[in-house]
Amino acid sequence: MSTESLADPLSPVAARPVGSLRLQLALGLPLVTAGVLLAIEWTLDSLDTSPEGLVRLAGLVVVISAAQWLLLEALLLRPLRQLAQGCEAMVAGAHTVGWSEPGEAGAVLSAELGRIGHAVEQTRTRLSQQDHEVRELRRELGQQRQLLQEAHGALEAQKRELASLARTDSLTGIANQRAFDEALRREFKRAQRLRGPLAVAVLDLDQFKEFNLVHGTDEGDAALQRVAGLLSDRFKRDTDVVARLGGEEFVALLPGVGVSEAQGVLELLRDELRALRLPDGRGDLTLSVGLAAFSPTHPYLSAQALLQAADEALYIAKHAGRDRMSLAA
Ligand SMILES: Nc1nc2c(ncn2[C@@H]2O[C@H](COP(=O)(O)OP(=O)(O)OP(=O)(O)O)[C@@H](O)[C@H]2O)c(=O)[nH]1
Repeated sequence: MSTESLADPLSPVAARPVGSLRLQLALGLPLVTAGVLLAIEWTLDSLDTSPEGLVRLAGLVVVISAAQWLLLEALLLRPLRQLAQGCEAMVAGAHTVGWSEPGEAGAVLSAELGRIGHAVEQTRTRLSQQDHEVRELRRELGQQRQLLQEAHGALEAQKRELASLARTDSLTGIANQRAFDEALRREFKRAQRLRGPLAVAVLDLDQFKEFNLVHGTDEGDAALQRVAGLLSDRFKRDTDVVARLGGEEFVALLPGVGVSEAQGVLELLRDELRALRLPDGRGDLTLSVGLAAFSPTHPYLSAQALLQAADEALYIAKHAGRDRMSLAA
C-alpha cells in the first residue's frame, strides 16, 4: 500500500462543490426570496398584482437576493474557497500557508487552516508509517517464503535419501533384497517380452560362521564389504544389479547375459576373491555360486522360478564340497 494509492480528500475534485454551491445559491436565492415575499404579502392581504406592483416586487427580490448573495459570499464562500486553496497548497507540500483575509477573521481562518494542516500532516505521517509497516511485512513474508522453500527442498532431499536407504544394504552400500526383488520382476518381464537372456547368480561365502569365529565379526564385516566391492567392480553395466540378500549371501542379476558369458565372469570373480589377502596375509575366503539363466531355450515361467533354480544350483554347489559353481539344469 502506498500513500499515492489512497484517494486524496483535498484534491481539486473534492473542491469542486464550492463552485457548484455558488451556482445553486445564485439560482435558489431569488426563488426563495420571491416565495417568502409573496407569502408575506398574501398573508397581510397586501399583494398588488398590478404590473407596477409586480415590478416593485421583482425589484425587491433582486435587491434582497443580491444582499444575501454578497453576505454569503463574504462570510462563507470566499473563506471556504481560500480554505480549499490553502488545503490544496498544503497537500502540495507547503507547511504554512499565507492568509489574505485581513484582521480577526483572517486570524481565525488561519488558525482553522493550521488545524487542518496539522490533521493532514498527521494523516500523512500515519499513512507513511502504515506504508513502512506493510513494506516490512512484505519483506518478512518474502523471507518466510524463502525459508519455506529451503525447508521444502531439504525435506525432498531427505525423502530421496530415505527412499534410497530403504533400497540399500547399510553394511555394504549395494542394493538390498527389496531393490533386488523389484529389479528381478522388472527384468524378467523384459526378458520374456524381448525373448532375450537373463542370468541370475546366487553367491554365498563358504564357512563364514567359522571365518567370523577365527577372525572376529569386524573382519567378517570387512570381508562382506570386499565381496560387495568385487561384485560392483565386475558387474558395472547400467542394467546389472548386484545385491546382498542378507547374511553372507549375495546375488547378481545380469540382463542380456547368457549362461556361458555369466559363468566366465563369475569364475573370474571367484579367482579375484581367492586372491584377496586378509590383513594377516591369509586368503581363505571362498565362494559357492548357483547360476541360472532365462533364455528362449530355458523359458522359466516366473521370476521366482528362475531365482529358485539359481538357489537350488547353489545348494548343489555347497553339498558338492563348496568353493565351486553349479549351473541350474
Ligand atoms: N560378520 C558378519 N557376519 C554375519 C553377518 N550376517 C550374518 N553373519 C554370519 O554369517 C554366518 C553364516 O553362517 P551359516 O549360515 O552357518 O553359513 P556358513 O558358515 O557360511 O556355512 P556354509 O554357507 O554352509 O558354507 C553366521 O555366523 C552369521 O552370524 C554380518 O553382517 N556380518
